[in-house]
Amino acid sequence: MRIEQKGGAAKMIEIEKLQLYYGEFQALKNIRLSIPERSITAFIGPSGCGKSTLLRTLNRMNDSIPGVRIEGRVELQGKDIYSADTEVESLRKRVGMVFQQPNPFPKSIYDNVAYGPRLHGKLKKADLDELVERSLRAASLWEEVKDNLKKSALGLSGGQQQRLCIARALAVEPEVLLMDESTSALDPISTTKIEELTRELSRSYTIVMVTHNMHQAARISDRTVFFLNGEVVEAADTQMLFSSPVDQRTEDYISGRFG
Ligand SMILES: Nc1ncnc2c1ncn2[C@@H]1O[C@H](COP(=O)(O)OP(=O)(O)OP(=O)(O)O)[C@@H](O)[C@H]1O
Repeated sequence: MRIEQKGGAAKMIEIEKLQLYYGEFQALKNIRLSIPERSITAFIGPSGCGKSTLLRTLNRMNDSIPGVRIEGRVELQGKDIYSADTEVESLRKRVGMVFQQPNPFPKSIYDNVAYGPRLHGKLKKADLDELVERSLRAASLWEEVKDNLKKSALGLSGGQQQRLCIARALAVEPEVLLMDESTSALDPISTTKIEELTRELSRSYTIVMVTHNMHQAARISDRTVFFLNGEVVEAADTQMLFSSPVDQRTEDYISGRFG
């Protein structure tokens, strides 16, 4: 097993001896992994290997699933997010998430982006206006929607809706953005836009993405983690992992022999 750390990059997330059980079934086995800040880390591997489960542990989205048991540590900037004094709501403010299907609220474009800040008590109209614009600009959507902010978000195309969901996530000013197959429901042009946007965002945010598409991981991520049967087989700089994998199972997977 190769677990290489990018030289010098500060760690944002540190996972130590993580085990996750759904009832009797162990879905994650002894995961040890560092995620560097301001970069893109991609999780790849065949269906059912635990990618989404691990992603969800990073903002405690598994907490609400009955029968889930977790052992080990997940540290965000050195603090265990599973400790008793962690407030899940403030954790989720720091670690935002974008899902596979764009899921805007049935509200206006403006209200979608303002939703999180309002929830967290930012209510002054001028501040909100500024934050909504900044978030939409950061999500590369502002120019397309600036004259229609009061219109329903449901009238946007799928790709625009996904960028709106990214703007909504950015509006609460997170440090980490989790992306679970966030382009798999989109057409190729929208996918390219989101990939370019993700690269741009990785200059300011730590991004962890799950993808079924290993070409996407190779194209845009800085680091890639290959999973199999709930274990990390290999984690390395993306270029290294795809050009000279150390583990035979990684080589078999990236050369399309299974999965
Ligand atoms: N809520 C749940 N209850 C019980 N088992 C679950 C639950 N969610 C996932 N699992 C099981 O845990 C394992 C890992 O699932 P997970 O969704 O994390 O894999 P994945 O690698 O993201 O798969 P995919 O690429 O198909 O989305 C699978 O065997 C799955 O059946």
